Amino acid sequence: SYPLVMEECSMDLYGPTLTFQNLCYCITEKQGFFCRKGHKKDVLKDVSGIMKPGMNAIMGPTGSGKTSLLDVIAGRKDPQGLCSGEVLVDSKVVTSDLRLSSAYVVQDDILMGTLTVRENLAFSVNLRLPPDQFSSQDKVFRVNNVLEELCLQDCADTKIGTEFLRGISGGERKRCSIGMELITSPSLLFLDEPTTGLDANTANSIIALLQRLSRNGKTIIFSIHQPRFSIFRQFDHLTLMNKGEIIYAGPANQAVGYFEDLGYKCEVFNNPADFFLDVINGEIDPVLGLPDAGGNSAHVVFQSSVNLYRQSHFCRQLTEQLKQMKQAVEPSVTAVREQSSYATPFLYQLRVVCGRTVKNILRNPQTSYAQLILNIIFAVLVGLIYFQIPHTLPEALQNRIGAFFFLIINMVFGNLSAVELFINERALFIHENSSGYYRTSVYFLSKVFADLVPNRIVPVFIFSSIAYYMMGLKTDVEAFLLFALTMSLVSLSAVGLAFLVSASVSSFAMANILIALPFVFMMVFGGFLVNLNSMLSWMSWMKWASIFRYGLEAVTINEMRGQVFTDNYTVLTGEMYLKMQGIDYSLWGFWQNEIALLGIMSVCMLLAYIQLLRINRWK
Ligand SMILES: Nc1ncnc2c1ncn2[C@@H]1O[C@H](COP(=O)(O)OP(=O)(O)OP(=O)(O)O)[C@@H](O)[C@H]1O
Repeated sequence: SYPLVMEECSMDLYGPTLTFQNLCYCITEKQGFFCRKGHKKDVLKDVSGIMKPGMNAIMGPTGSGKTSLLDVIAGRKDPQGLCSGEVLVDSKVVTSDLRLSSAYVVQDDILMGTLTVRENLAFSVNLRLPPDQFSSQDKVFRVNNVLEELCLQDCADTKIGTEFLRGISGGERKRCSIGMELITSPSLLFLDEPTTGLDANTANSIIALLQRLSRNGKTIIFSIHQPRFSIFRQFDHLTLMNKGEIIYAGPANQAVGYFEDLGYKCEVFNNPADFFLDVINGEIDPVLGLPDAGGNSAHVVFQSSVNLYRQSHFCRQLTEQLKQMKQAVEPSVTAVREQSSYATPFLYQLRVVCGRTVKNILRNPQTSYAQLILNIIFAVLVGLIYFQIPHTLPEALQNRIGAFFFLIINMVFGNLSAVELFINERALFIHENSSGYYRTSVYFLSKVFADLVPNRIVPVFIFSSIAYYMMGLKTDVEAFLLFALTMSLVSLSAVGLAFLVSASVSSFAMANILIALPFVFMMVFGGFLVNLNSMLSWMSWMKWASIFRYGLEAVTINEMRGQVFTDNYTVLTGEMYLKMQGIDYSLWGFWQNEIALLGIMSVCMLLAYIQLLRINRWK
C-alpha cells in the first residue's frame, strides 16, 4: 500500500502555499427568458486541498469542475456563488495585495493582435510594476529575460496577429500569454488548460518551462485535460475531480498506486492520465472488486470513489494539516472583498494605454481611412447636388433646408461605426482590467480620445469645409466655423450614443438594433418630417432628445440670419423665415442648441463609462 508520509518533492521549496477548505460553489441556471428563479446546480461540492510550491495539476473529465475550482481559488469566479468555504494563501485571507502578486493565464490567449510579442510584454511590465521602484532598464531587462526564458527571441518583433493579419503560431501565442503574467515574477501562477490546442511538443515545452519555474519556488496551479505521460510525470501534486467532487488529491506519483490498491489495474503501457479517466468513467473493472460498491456502473463507481477518497489517509492527512493551518490564521484578517489596487498611477496608465491605442489605430487604419473617404465622397456628393444654392425664392429656402437635413443625416448615421469601439476588445478589456493592468476610466478615456480625433473630428472638419464652400453658403469665416462646430457637435452626440450602446452590449447584432431605433426616432422628431407643434402632446417631449432638431435649428439660424432672399415680387429676410418657423434666432437661441448637443454627448459618454464599470468581470 501507499506510504504514510506525504512527502512531495517541492515541500522544501520556499513559496506561497494555497489552501482551500470545504468549498461549495453553486450556480443558478435560469430557465426561460422571464423566469427569475432557476434551479441550483452544485459545481463544487465540499472541496478542500493544499497547493504547495511546485506543479499542482487539476485533472478530470470535461465538466468535472476543474476550471471552476481554479477560478474560485484564483478569486476569478463570482463570489455570490460561493455557498461555503474559504481560500487562504500562507494562512492569510486573500486580499488585493495577494491578488497583485498572483497571476492568471486564461485559456484563450487574450493579446493585442496588432502589437509584437515584445510590445505586448512591455505593455504588461510597464503597467504592472511600480515606476518608482523599477527603472526603464529594469523593465527592458525583464522583457528580454522572459523572451529568452520562453524561447521567444525569434518571434520577439513579430506581430501577434489578428483575424486579418497572420501572426505568430499557436504555441508562441500561448508562451506569450504566459510571459505576460510571468513578467511580474508572480509567486503564485494559475493557468487554465495551458496545453489545450497545442501539439505534443509545444505542450511538453510549456509544461517543462512551468516545471523549471516551480523549482524556483513558484506555486503553479493549473487545470489540464488528459496530458501525455511525459507531461504527467512532471506534476508534483494531483487533484482528480469528477462531478464537482475530489476523488484523489495527493502526490502525483502515488496516484496510480492509490487506484491500484483499490483494485484497478493500470496496464504497463497505459498512460496514467488515460487510466484515471477510464476509472472515473467506469470503463475499467476493478480486479479485486470495489470494497463497498455493489456494481461498477459509472454512478456507483463515482460515489464509491468519492467515499473511498474521504476515507483514505490522503484525505485524513489533508484534514489534519488544514486544521493545524486554520489555528495559525491571523484573527484580525477578515474576509472582506477589497477594491483591487493598481501598481501604477492614473496619469502613467493613461500615457501607456493611450500609446497602445494609438499604435493599434495606426497599424489597423482601415476604419479611419474608410471614415475619411466616406466623408469626402459624401461632402462632394452633397456639394454637387446643392451646388452654389441661389438667393432666389423658392430654391433658396427649399435647397438650404434640404441640404441641412441631408448633412445632419450624414453626421448621425455616418458614425454608426462607433458602436464597435467597446465590443471589439471587450474580452481584452475584461481580462486586463480584472488582472489589475489599468483602471476602467483610463481605458475609457484612451479609447474615446483615440477614436474621436482621427475618426470623428478630423473627417467632420474636412467634410464641412468641402460641403460648405461647394454649396455656396454664407461667405464669412465666423459662419463657417459655427457651421463646422455644429456639425462636430451633432457628430459627437451621435458618437456618444453609439459609445453608450457599445459599452452596454457584447454583440454587433444587438448593438445595430439598439442604435438604429433611437436614431430613427430622433429623425422623426427632428422637425423636418413632421410639424412638431401639431404633434400629440404626450409624444412631443421626444423632440427635446432629438439630435436632429438641435443640429437643424443651429445650422438654419447660422445660415439664415442676416440673409435676404428675393423673387420677382417678394423680399424675404432670413429672420422672417426663422420667425415663421417658430425658431428663436437670438444669440441665446443659437447657443442653446449647441449646449443641448453638448449635454446629450456628455450624458451619453458618462452613461457609457458607467456601463463599462458595470460589465461583469466574474467568470
Ligand atoms: N457560470 C456558469 N454558468 C453555468 N454553468 C456553469 C458556470 N460555471 C460552471 N458551470 C457548470 O459547471 C460545470 C463544471 O464546469 P467547468 O468549466 O468547471 O468544467 P471543466 O472540468 O473545466 O470542463 P472542461 O474540461 O470541459 O472545460 C459544468 O457543467 C458547467 O456547465
